Amino acid sequence: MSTTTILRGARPTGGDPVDLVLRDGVIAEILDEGTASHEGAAVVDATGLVALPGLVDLHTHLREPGREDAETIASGTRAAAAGGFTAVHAMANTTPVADTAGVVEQVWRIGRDAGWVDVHPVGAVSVGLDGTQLAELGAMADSAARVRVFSDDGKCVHDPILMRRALEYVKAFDGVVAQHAQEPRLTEGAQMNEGVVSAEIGLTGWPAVAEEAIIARDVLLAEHVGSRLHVCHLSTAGSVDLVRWAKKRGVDVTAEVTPHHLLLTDDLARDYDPTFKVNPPLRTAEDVEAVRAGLADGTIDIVATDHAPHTREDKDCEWAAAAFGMTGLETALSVVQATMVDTGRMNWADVARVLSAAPARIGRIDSGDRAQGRPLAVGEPANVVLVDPAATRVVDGAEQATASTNTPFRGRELPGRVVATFLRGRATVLDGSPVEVTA
Ligand SMILES: NC(=O)N[C@@H](CC(=O)O)C(=O)O
Ligand SMILES: [Zn+2]
Ligand SMILES: [Zn+2]
Repeated sequence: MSTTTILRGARPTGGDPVDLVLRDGVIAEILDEGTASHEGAAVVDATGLVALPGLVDLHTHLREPGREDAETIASGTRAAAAGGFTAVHAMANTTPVADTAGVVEQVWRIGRDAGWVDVHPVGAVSVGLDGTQLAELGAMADSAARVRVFSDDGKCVHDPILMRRALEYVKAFDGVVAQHAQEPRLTEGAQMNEGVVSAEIGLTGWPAVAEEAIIARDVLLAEHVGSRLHVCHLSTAGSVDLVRWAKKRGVDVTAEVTPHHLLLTDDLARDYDPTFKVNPPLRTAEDVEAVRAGLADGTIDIVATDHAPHTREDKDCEWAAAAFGMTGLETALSVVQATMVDTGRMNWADVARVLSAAPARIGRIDSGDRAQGRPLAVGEPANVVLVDPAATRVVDGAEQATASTNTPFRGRELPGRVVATFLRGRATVLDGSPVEVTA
């Protein structure tokens, strides 16, 4: 079997077309367009396609162990590859919770054996996500899974002393605490964004201040202990202001926004369709504008999917009873193109930064022989995604690779299509379809 693949005429991060030669897992050569030729090489016609470094998601829910009816590590990572990803961070809110070296090693191993993307487990901050007792962060960091990102995502680490201890503890191994910023007392019974729409349709509101109060507290705590803080799925204009302020002050804080918060607003709740029920909730048009501006100016470091698959039983019910969350792996790149590239706010090099280099850096997976988020340069790992920016498609939840169908983009026309994905030179997606792994 050939280990050489030529991506003919690809445009690295949107630049001039070249031939990218992938050999033995690395980018072996970058040659003038049409000049690469190797006996027995597989040639992919990449004319007109943009080549980006393989995408890295800092925030994915794979549901295994425990809720394999919604997603498995295999189905979720296959969806990730289809979306152009070569690495994902798997959130800890599984059953059992990923709060021990044993569970994170299990997730890491199943991910490796599935072979679609590199799976980096996130470790829980507290035992059982119960917010009281610190989990064995050191043992998870030292395990085969080499955990560097810790989060109780789904729940907020609301106890300030627990948050302080976690921030202090992760310094020992250059880890980061990724906070789901939600003041629990201000969001009891909350169903959607608190505002004009919630008042009109009579659903209990989740006020912006519940997110902002925790972010304000946490950036001050991170500054106090000199540690690294990451803010998950930031969603309000006020949160952008706070992170901008903290960065200016020199606090070591990074922040993510989801594709759905870049595109959708709380108006979508008017029909009580629980597809649009998510935590944090969809906000207002002013918030959408603020997160786009924050992403464009670097206040928000990355886009992370918060891919949150749920079964039909958990979503096809009345709004109040439905689970929070929406899928996102297979639409993320298209939504970023629609909201940031096609609007002229970012170029493809910026996309490579917010969807690959920066998340890899935050997760500390940007070095070593399995390095992710590296530039498309000779000698770097051949993690590459080919995108057709001129293509458009109407999203159809049923035909996606994820095991769940709760996409909020169903029926929407989105630009861009992932044509191929390569993980260390091996095609995981070709002609837009996942390539089944053969052992
Ligand atoms: N985003 C969501 O609405 N749900 C997530 C949890 C989370 O990210 O907070 C889930 O696990 O379903
Ligand atoms: Zn969350
Ligand atoms: Zn999440």
